[in-house]
Amino acid sequence: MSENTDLTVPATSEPPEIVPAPASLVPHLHEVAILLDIDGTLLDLAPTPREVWVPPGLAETLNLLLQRTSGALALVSGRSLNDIDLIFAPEVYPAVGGHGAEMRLAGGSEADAVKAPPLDKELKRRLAAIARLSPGILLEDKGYSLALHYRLAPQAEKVIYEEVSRIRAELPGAPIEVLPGKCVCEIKHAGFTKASGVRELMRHAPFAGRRPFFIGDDVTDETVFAIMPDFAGLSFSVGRRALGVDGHFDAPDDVRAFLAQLAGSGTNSIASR
Ligand SMILES: O=P(O)(O)OC[C@H]1O[C@H](O[C@H]2O[C@H](CO)[C@@H](O)[C@H](O)[C@H]2O)[C@H](O)[C@@H](O)[C@@H]1O
Repeated sequence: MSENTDLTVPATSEPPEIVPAPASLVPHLHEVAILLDIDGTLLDLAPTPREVWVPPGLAETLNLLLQRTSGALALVSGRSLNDIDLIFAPEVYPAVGGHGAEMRLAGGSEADAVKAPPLDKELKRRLAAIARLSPGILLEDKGYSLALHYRLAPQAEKVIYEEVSRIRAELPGAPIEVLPGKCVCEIKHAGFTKASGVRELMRHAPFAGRRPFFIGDDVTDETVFAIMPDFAGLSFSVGRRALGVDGHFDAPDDVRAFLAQLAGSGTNSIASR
């Protein structure tokens, strides 16, 4: 990609090999909103959800970017806000959690919106029984959704999806949907996605009126890639070259280095280095 100080870099079907240096990407931090997926983007993937690790320096980078964007940085995750806070403790960041089920506009405040009621108890009980079909299947209960993780039991993928389909077929009118992720099958209420969460976030200060750039790695992040043009924003995929994105990172390590460079630009304007 050539040097470009305009955020509206045209989307191409072939994402560029490298992400432009921050200075050529973002003209002014006070004009942008930085939206970041967590697992597989900010953090390296781990064998189980509890084993993720926040590397040294990342919180400092995020705090600097928060400061320099006047608070317009948010984590956009499939994890619940509660889980996000435990991972990044003692830091508390603005966030869209639970694939759009929850939203918090400012760190340190309560959730500003919770879109989803708890998943029906009996349904959860039936879905949870799937874990008994193979050792290594892990359950993650987010209240409004239930995730069945099979990273430690990859052979169980087929049976998990078959069983989930069977249970769903018995509940034809239930307002639920199945969300596939990385070695995870999540059953959640229909009607909200990461994209709906980001749209809601972008309606409020300090995000409203800014140009977002979003970095994400998973299938669930594609809903956000798709809406970035609506905000004259940019999207970047991690680990794979997603179609329609403006750039690509090989691994979370590269995302962290990019953000550290952005945070360390030393001025509020990073148009020139
Ligand atoms: O939207 P994200 O922030 O990327 O969250 C997506 C899911 O992340 C977690 O699961 C994934 O990461 C785990 C730790 O690396 C890994 O063990 C698992 O296989 C991945 O699916 C989290 O547990 C889920 O709730 C999130 O939806």
